[in-house]
Amino acid sequence: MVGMTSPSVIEVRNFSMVLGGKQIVDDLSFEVGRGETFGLLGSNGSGKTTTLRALLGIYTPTSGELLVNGAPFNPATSGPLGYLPEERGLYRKEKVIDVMTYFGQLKGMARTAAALWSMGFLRRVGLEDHARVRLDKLSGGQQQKVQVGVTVMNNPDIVILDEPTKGFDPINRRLLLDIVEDQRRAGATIVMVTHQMEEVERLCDRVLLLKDGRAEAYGTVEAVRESYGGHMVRVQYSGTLPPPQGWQVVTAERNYAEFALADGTDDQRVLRTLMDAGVTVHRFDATTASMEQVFLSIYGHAPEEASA
Ligand SMILES: Nc1ncnc2c1ncn2[C@@H]1O[C@H](COP(=O)(O)OP(=O)(O)OP(=O)(O)O)[C@@H](O)[C@H]1O
Repeated sequence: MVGMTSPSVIEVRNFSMVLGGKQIVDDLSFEVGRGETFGLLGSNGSGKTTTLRALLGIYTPTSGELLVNGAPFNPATSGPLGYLPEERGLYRKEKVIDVMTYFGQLKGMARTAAALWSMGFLRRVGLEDHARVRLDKLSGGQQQKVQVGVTVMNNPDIVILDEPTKGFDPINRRLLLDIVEDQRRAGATIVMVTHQMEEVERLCDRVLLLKDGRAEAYGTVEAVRESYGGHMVRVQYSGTLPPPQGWQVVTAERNYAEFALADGTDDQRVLRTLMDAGVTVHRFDATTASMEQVFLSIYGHAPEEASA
């Protein structure tokens, strides 16, 4: 994991945004280090897309600073950056391979190299038979794959993804995450908005959770899990559980239970208490709450993708 000692590629300082007379983002500050994968999370309407748009100069901030490599974003000088916006859409009347090759050239690739790379990408995502098909003849998910391809073409140093796996089935979601993971291995700094907490756990080093335009939680995935979800234990057992002593029962099924531990209760004490009460423990896992549980505890509901 890359810590905060690495130089920041992205710096957001005291960013506020008012749109249509409404305070959308309120005094937000965060940094993303080089090579880090950063998750921008939050419920619908909490200001994630607005923050990305302001970062990329699509919106002018009401106040504060948003810097890419030390200066406000400028496509000519900020270095290679790939952006998958929330609103999808390429040149819909052109053929897939022509659109991809065109974008590759815009990103500095030679025409043949861009075409070759595009064919390789289309093969990887199962669209090799669609290379010469017009984009508007593709399904929404297929078009999204092409757009992800365009975003990561020529391995940009910074990759910004607004809900990259939105609407995908689990197999295609995994395929897309593998592609993001390749970018990260190649050294890219990645900022992603997602409502998929298992993606966050798989990919993100640090996260920021936005609530009503303010930072509710900010830090490494482990630290956020620990401070918002606390410690948990999962027990597989036979016998009768004693009354809770320093824990709260979160889940109790036949022979399986999950406890949220109160501050100051350590897992070894829970194990001893169970054994002293004559419970036979078959399996005992000490863990921290999942990001899904953290999300639930902050927002009071499970994460939901933005509507199309
Ligand atoms: N141009 C605009 N004018 C007025 N309000 C806007 C504008 N753009 C966005 N908003 C409002 O700002 C709020 C935040 O929107 P934003 O798209 O940043 O949320 P989000 O966190 O990305 O949500 P989602 O998860 O649904 O994509 C919403 O209430 C939205 O309606």
